[in-house]
Amino acid sequence: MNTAVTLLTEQLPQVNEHWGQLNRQIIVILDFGSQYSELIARRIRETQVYSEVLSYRTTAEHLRQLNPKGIILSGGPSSVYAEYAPHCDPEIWNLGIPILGVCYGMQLMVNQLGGEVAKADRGEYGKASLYIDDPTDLLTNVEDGTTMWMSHGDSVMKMPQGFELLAHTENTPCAAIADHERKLYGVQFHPEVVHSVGGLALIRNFVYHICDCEPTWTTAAFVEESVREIRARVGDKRVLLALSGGVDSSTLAFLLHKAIGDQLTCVFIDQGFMRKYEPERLVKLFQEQFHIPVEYVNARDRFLNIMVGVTDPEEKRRRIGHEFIRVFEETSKQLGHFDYLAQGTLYPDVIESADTNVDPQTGERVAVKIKSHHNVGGLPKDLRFKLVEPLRKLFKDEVRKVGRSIGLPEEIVQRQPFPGPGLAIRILGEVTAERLNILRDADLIVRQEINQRGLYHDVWQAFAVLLPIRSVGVMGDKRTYAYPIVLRIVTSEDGMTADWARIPYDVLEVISNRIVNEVKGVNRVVYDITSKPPGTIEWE
Ligand SMILES: Nc1ncnc2c1ncn2[C@@H]1O[C@H](COP(=O)(O)OP(=O)(O)OP(=O)(O)O)[C@@H](O)[C@H]1O
Ligand SMILES: O=c1[nH]c(=O)c2[nH+]cn([C@@H]3O[C@H](COP(=O)(O)O)[C@@H](O)[C@H]3O)c2[nH]1
Ligand SMILES: NC(=O)CC[C@H](N)C(=O)O
Ligand SMILES: [Mg+2]
Repeated sequence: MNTAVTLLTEQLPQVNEHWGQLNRQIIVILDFGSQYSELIARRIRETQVYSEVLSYRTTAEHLRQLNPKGIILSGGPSSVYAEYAPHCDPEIWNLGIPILGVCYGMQLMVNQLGGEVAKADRGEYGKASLYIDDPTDLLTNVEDGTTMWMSHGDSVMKMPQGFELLAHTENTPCAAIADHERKLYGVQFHPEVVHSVGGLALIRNFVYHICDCEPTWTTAAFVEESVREIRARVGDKRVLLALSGGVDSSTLAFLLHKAIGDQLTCVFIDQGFMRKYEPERLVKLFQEQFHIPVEYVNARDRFLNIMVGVTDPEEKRRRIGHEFIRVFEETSKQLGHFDYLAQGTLYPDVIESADTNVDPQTGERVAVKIKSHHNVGGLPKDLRFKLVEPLRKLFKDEVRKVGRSIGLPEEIVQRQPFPGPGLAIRILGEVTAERLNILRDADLIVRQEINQRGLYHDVWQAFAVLLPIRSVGVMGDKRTYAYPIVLRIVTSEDGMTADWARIPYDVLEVISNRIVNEVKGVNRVVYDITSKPPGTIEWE
């Protein structure tokens, strides 16, 4: 069993400092490296209670100060009895705060409180039927025999003193356990994954009946609190907003406009890697329809210049991230003094850009960075602005709800994401003006066809990628030797995982025909049928 622990949470911003003042109810999740830790937080937030993921190293003292209504211990890849297994501060059992251990979290609870965990004869991976021994409390409204999702090789062999059995499965005698008096609960399965029928009911029981929470985390509450926080933070200072016209920064523009009105200045940087007609459209929309002035900065040449000879994807992202900031700095000087830079950074941008993780076995830092999103990992070290990023804890679908609630038109709310580095990370190898023009034309065809067939809202993203290689073709009896275009069309809930979209063949056919016939320099079109993982959505 792999004992390396993912410590993404140590890279993440720590709990909001204004918490205490806001008096917000919260459920804290301590992360032991599960792929699902964030999913747990999300599910809790779906029940309208705020939740955040913290490192498993968070001390009991720190938790006491945060005063959460409940604590959830996530799953994780380690075995509790292994030498370097991650443990939580044993004092947390004495805090008097309800705790739910999920999988590794439950095994840890059992291990630390004097029970026994060992390798099971048979692990369980995937669906299992849950038979309920005590239908009250945690398992209220969870049907006997319901399906829960399992993923474990270890099992609880003996419960600690004071614990009772709540449920079992065919292979796992202790699938759910509780010490009712101390409000300590453990489940071997994963209630947070969609395949666990009744998982959300269980989570609601924990949140509402056991932790006694109230539904305070609503979109309206988020907007209200953010507005208050932004005002408290910014005071009478001016804020420069990096506006791309995408869902995140447009939502942020509306939020900041509501919070600080004229202290806000929006700046759109045309880095030359935008899609065809997009820059003009954005500026017009904001100025004419929303009456929010936008400063348009034409920085095409300088961005193209810094791409000369660069082929490494991370180097491209780094350069683009830096150049964005330099342009903001210069623009800021021209427009007067600004202390703050606001960006529409979301949680997935932060997680995927997280720099390093620690392997507890060796104490070595293990890189897990997937890619540096330009607005996080691509930022220069000597950043002169203070950042304002109120959406930093949210997922895309949560941002869409916020946007909608503050009047952002559906046309923008539903927009497909477009990465800040734009077409530069969709041209593999060196980015040149010629390649940009080819990709822009191919991309326009993809968008037109997907739009016309009413598929735009069925997919998460649909776009073209240009490969820097050439293949042989034949057109009009003549040999061609030109670039291939990759079609990338995916479905996804939040961009963290994705699947390739099952687009009808006739649509693919039209797109392919049009691109090869209409875009000079392309003689072949291929369809990417890789999910994420193992692929990522973008090619770089
Ligand atoms: N061309 C640009 N000019 C100014 N700021 C930008 C530009 N591109 C990106 N940004 C900044 O970087 C942030 C992250 O970009 P990202 O693409 O993730 O978000 P978005 O463009 O707002 O929304 P979406 O994900 O829907 O495209 C943006 O919210 C914005 O603050
Ligand atoms: O603003 C951004 N700056 C970036 O550097 C960046 N990289 C990826 N993306 C978008 O994030 C989502 C996940 O993409 P990946 O599967 O390629 O990591 C997809 O929606 C991508 O389009 C970015 N957005
Ligand atoms: N998903 C988990 O938390 C797994 C816990 C532990 N590694 C096991 O295999 O039982
Ligand atoms: Mg964008």
